Amino acid sequence: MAGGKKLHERVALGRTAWMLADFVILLLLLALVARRAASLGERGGTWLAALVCEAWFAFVWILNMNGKWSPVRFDTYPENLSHRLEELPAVDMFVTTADPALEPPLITVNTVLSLLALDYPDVGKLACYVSDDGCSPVTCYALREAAKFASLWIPFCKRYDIGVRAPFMYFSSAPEVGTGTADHEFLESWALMKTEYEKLASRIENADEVSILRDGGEEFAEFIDAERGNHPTIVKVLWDNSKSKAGEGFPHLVYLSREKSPRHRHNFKAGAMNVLTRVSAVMTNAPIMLNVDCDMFANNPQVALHAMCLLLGFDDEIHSGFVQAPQKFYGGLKDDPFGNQMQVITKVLHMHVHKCCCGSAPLG
Ligand SMILES: O=c1ccn([C@@H]2O[C@H](COP(=O)(O)OP(=O)(O)O[C@H]3O[C@H](CO)[C@@H](O)[C@H](O)[C@H]3O)[C@@H](O)[C@H]2O)c(=O)[nH]1
Ligand SMILES: [Mn+2]
Repeated sequence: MAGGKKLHERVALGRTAWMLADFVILLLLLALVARRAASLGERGGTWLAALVCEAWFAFVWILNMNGKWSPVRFDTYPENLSHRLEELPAVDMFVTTADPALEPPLITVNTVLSLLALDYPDVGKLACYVSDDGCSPVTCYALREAAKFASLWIPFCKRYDIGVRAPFMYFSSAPEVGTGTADHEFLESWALMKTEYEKLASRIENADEVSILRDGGEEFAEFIDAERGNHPTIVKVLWDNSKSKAGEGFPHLVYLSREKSPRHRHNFKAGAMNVLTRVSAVMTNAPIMLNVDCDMFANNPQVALHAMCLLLGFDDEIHSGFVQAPQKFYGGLKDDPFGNQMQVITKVLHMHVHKCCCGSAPLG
C-alpha cells in the first residue's frame, strides 16, 4: 500500500458449506431437467411446459450462485489516513430533490445538515450542492435557514462527537449521559440545540410560497415568474466557506434549480446530476463526488473518510473508482413484507460494489 499503513483489508467471507449446498441444488436441478428432456418424446404438452419452467429456474439458479459465490467484506481504517491528511482530495456532495410536497424541505434540510457536519480534516475541501427540480422558493428558504442553524449545530456535533448528525433522527431519542459536570454541560447544550432545531423545523414547516415571494425581496426574486417546468437556471450560494478560518466553519452550500423548458426532456435525476457536475465544475471542481438522495442521510460522520480508504487505498487507483455504502432503512413495516429494504440483495447476495461499514438511510 502506497506510503505506510494499510487503509483497508479485503476479508473473504467463508461460506464453504453454503457453496456446497448451492452446488448440490444445481446438480439436482440439472438432473431434473435431464430427466424431463430424456423422456420428452413420450409425454405431452404439460411435460414440455414443466421442462421449460425448470430449465429457466436452473438458469436463474446459476446466475444466483454466481452473484454470491465468494463474497468479500472490505474493512476500512480511517485512522490510518492521519499521515496523509494533506493529500485527501476535495469532495463535492450532491443532493437531489424534486418536489417540495412529496419530499418535504425539512427532510432535505436534514440530509444536507448530515453532510455539512461530516468529519473531514479540512471542511474547506467539502462543498454541498442541492439540485431542486421542484424550483421551490420554500426549499431554497429552508436551506438558507439550515445554513444559519448549521453554525450552531456543526460545532455542537464536533464538540460532543455526535454519531448521527441528521437532527430529526438525533433528537428522536433521549441523550446518552452520566451525572458528571461535563454531562451537565452537555445536557444544557443538548436542550438548547433541540429548541433551536424545533424553531428551525417550525419555520420551515410553516413557510409558504406566497409569503416568501411577497416578503423575501431580492433574494427570492428569480422565483417569482418561474414555473416548475419552464424557467431559467437559478444558482444561489447560501454559504461561502472561503471566509472562515482554517479548521472552522462548515462546507460551502449551493442551491441550484436547473433550466427547464417544456420543449426539452429534462431526464429526471440523471439530468439533475449532469447539471450538478457542470455547476460544481466551475465553482469547486472537486475530483470526487458524493451523491445522496434528499430522503437519505449520512448515519456515520466518517463516511467520506471510509470511502477515501477504498478510493485511495489500492496500489493502483484503476482498481477503485466507485464506492457505495449499503442503505439502511428506518420507519419501514415490521419484517419488510414488500421487500422494500432489499435485504436479500445486501445481506444474502452480498451485492455491494464496495462495502464499507456505514450507510445512509432513506425514509421507508
Ligand atoms: O426529476 C427528478 C426526479 C427525481 N429526482 C431525485 O432523484 C432521487 C431519486 O428519486 P426517487 O423517486 O426518490 O427514487 P427511489 O426509487 O426512491 O430511489 C432509488 O432510485 C434512484 C434513481 O434510480 C436512486 O438514485 C436511489 O439511490 C434509489 O434508492 C431523489 O432524490 C429525487 O429527488 C430528481 O432530482 N429529479
Ligand atoms: Mn426516494
